[in-house]
Amino acid sequence: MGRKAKFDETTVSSGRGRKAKKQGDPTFPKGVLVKEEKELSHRQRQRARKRLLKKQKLNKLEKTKGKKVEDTLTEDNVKNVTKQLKTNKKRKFLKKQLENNNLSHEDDQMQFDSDSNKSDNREVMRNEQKITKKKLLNSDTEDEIDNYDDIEEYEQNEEMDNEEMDQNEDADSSDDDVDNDVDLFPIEKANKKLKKKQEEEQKLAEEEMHDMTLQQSVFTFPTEEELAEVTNLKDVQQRIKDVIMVLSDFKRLRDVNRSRYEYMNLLRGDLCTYYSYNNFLMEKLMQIFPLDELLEFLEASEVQRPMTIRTNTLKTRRRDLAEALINRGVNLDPIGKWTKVGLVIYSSQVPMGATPEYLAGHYILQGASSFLPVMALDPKENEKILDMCAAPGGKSSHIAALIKNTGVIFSNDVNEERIKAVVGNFHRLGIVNSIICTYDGRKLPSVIKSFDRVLLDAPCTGTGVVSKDPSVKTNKDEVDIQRCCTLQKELLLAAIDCANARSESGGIIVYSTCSVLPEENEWVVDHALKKRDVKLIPTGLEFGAEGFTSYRQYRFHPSLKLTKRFYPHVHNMDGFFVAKFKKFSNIVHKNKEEETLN
Ligand SMILES: C[S@@+](CC[C@H](N)C(=O)[O-])C[C@H]1O[C@@H](n2cnc3c(N)ncnc32)[C@H](O)[C@@H]1O
Repeated sequence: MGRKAKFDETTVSSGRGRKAKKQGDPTFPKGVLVKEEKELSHRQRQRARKRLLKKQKLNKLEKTKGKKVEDTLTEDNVKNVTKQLKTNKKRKFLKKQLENNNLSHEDDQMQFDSDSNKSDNREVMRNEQKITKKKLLNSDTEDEIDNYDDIEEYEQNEEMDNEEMDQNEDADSSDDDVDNDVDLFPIEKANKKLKKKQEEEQKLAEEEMHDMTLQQSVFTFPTEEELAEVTNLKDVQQRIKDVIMVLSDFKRLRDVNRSRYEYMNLLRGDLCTYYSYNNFLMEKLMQIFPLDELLEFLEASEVQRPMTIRTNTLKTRRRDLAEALINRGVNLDPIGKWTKVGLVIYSSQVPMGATPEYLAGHYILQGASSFLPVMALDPKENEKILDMCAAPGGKSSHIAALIKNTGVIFSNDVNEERIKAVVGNFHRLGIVNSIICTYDGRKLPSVIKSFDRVLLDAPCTGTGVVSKDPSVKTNKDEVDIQRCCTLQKELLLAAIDCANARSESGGIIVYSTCSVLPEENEWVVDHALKKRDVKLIPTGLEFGAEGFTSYRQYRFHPSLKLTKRFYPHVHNMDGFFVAKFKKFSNIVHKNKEEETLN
């Protein structure tokens, strides 16, 4: 196991420190303010002049660069600077007083305090300074109010002012450093001391930062023996973070003796261990998602999507249904603006598959992503529609509701067991415009054609619904993908052949899967574009990521970007893919015919 980088930032607790809580408001010794307002000493005025001369020199330099210099060495300016110095001194004094007040209580304790406590105390000091300044604002004379007019601005500028003063003082220090300290007020001395302390702290913080950066770059690649050791999941998780960090800045953070390939292998192994995937599927996912997004996808796939239901508008309205369910103690909300029939169920005191409303067919339990292909199909009343792979009938029943039980729906599924669920659902939901059949979809064009619209919600690997069926993580391999994608290509060509290009209202085919693998999505669609007279058109879905036009070494038709991808980590719904075709010719070209079904 390699050394671990610490990427987490130290959390600094906010709020008052334990000691600070005991402290009352800071007080000011009487007369100090008055003393501060006395005329400056001769020595101080000399220093002010010196600084002004220095500033003038600088200004002159700037002037040569085209900048306007406004300051001139007049008696007025000297007075202004002197006044400014007095104001600054007063500010500094107040600040120092406040700090001293706190420091005197904290002094002993501070030495042993942790960093976070120090930050706490500083925070408290700052807050108390503010409160006190506010108090001062309320009680001070007009003159003083002017001085503290803009406390916020002051706080921001103070650092800069101090720096400027420091620079000036540093410059002065060469000639009068020794008698400077003698000349200083006690508060100025204390202020100097505090500044020194602050500088030391700053230096320490910088060193700490530097150490952390070094630590980050010293993740050492584990040896064979270390890898063979049984590691706990926490260590694996840490190593995943470490390796992703190294890969994100490979040039700088890598071990020069290790290749990117080795790091990727290490990462894949750890991801498989941590999320319980097989190597094959993890490899596929690593090819689809950038590493940071991959983690989000894997995390989201561990979490169940929210339960959603679709109102059966053949029997009720969503508002009425929601009211009835709320009365039964169901906590719900509309899914989103994009659907007028969906409700998300947060909690329920009754099983959602056994309420009187469910049994009466007022709704169906359906994942939000399953609404999308039917919305893309956009069926119209009185049309002839084919749902090629329909069981258990969720999407077929949605189509029936949209066309208000008019026209006709052929709900087909090769699986005779599963088709029984379609019959049951249609009875419950009150669907009366359907013909239920059990053909192999690939053979359907030889049985019936000329549909206005065809939906092919194809059988797939289910890599988009891992949270529903975690077995997908381990039981899919290359052969499964190949088998699926071959079947999908054949079914899609058959679906296109079943559609009527001359339909007045349609000639539309929608292809969908609950897989995120390009092999089952863009690849299949691209294949159909080459084999049939169809083109991709916008799905009409207002959200979703664009389909891929390239994937690894493969290049797809540019119109593939009209297809839509949906992800659990982005859209909080199952992973899904939707493509919408328009068929513009019923001709199956001879050379293309060889590619179709026998
Ligand atoms: C993703 S499910 C369909 C879900 C359905 N559209 C719904 O919304 O309830 C895929 C279906 O395709 C069916 N299927 C698999 N191979 C088929 C084939 N060659 N012809 C027709 N249906 C097939 C499966 O039995 C399965 O029910």
